Amino acid sequence: MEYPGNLFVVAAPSGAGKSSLVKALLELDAKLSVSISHTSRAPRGQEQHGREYWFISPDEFRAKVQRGEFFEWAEVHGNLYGTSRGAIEARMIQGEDVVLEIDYQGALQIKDIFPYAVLIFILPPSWDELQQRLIRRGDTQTEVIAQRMHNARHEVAQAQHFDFVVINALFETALFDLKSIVHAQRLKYASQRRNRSNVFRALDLIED
Ligand SMILES: Nc1nc2c(ncn2[C@@H]2O[C@H](COP(=O)(O)OP(=O)(O)O)[C@@H](O)[C@H]2O)c(=O)[nH]1
Ligand SMILES: Nc1ncnc2c1ncn2[C@@H]1O[C@H](COP(=O)(O)OP(=O)(O)O)[C@@H](O)[C@H]1O
Repeated sequence: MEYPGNLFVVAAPSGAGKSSLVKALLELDAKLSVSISHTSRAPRGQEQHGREYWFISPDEFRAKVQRGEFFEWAEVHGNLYGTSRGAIEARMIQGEDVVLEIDYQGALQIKDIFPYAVLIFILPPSWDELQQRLIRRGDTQTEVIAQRMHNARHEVAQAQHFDFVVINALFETALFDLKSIVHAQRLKYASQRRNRSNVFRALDLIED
């Protein structure tokens, strides 16, 4: 399946900094918009329904899965998360560039559906820094932090399946790397489309 807009997928272990980086990237790039996922987990801290997530019950989530409403969905840290068709299809058809902030399971599902999607994995600089960021963030309970740190080891091993890996040590450097990847993909995709239309023009000329 192919749409005119670019599709960027950002995945990372919890606490690596993907939400902060995507938020900063969106503030710098008016052509990018972010997909709002559905989740069965409860809101954290100041999170609002319809801003960070569409917060729904596990039963509602499973009913949506049954109705085929998700492009992708996964169980992550014991909660359900998914990208609905409604969240991104219209914008991609209009040629908007969309960013998905999802886990590695969802990223691989998206790549299967949209091979041109650009998968970007955000790595923390160290396990200790990852744990410190989760603690400093302050909205995740101690036992949940232990679960996420445990899951992080398997998640980091999935980085090998991604198109790009960005180490989020210094925030500004990681943000620059993200911007560069988005810019390079736009240039590549635009030239690929131009090249395709040039080939069709050449074929027209041959038939004249
Ligand atoms: N597959 C999938 N994963 C998602 C989606 N939305 C969020 N996630 C992932 O679920 C995990 C937990 O997200 P969250 O509960 O917001 O915690 P955080 O990682 O600490 O910010 C993260 O890896 C997210 O990338 C989604 O729509 N689909
Ligand atoms: N490069 C960085 N250096 C230090 N702290 C960071 C950096 N990037 C993000 N953080 C902080 O780490 C915490 C986790 O970041 P967040 O974006 O919520 O991660 P994720 O969305 O991957 O769970 C937040 O408090 C954020 O401000």
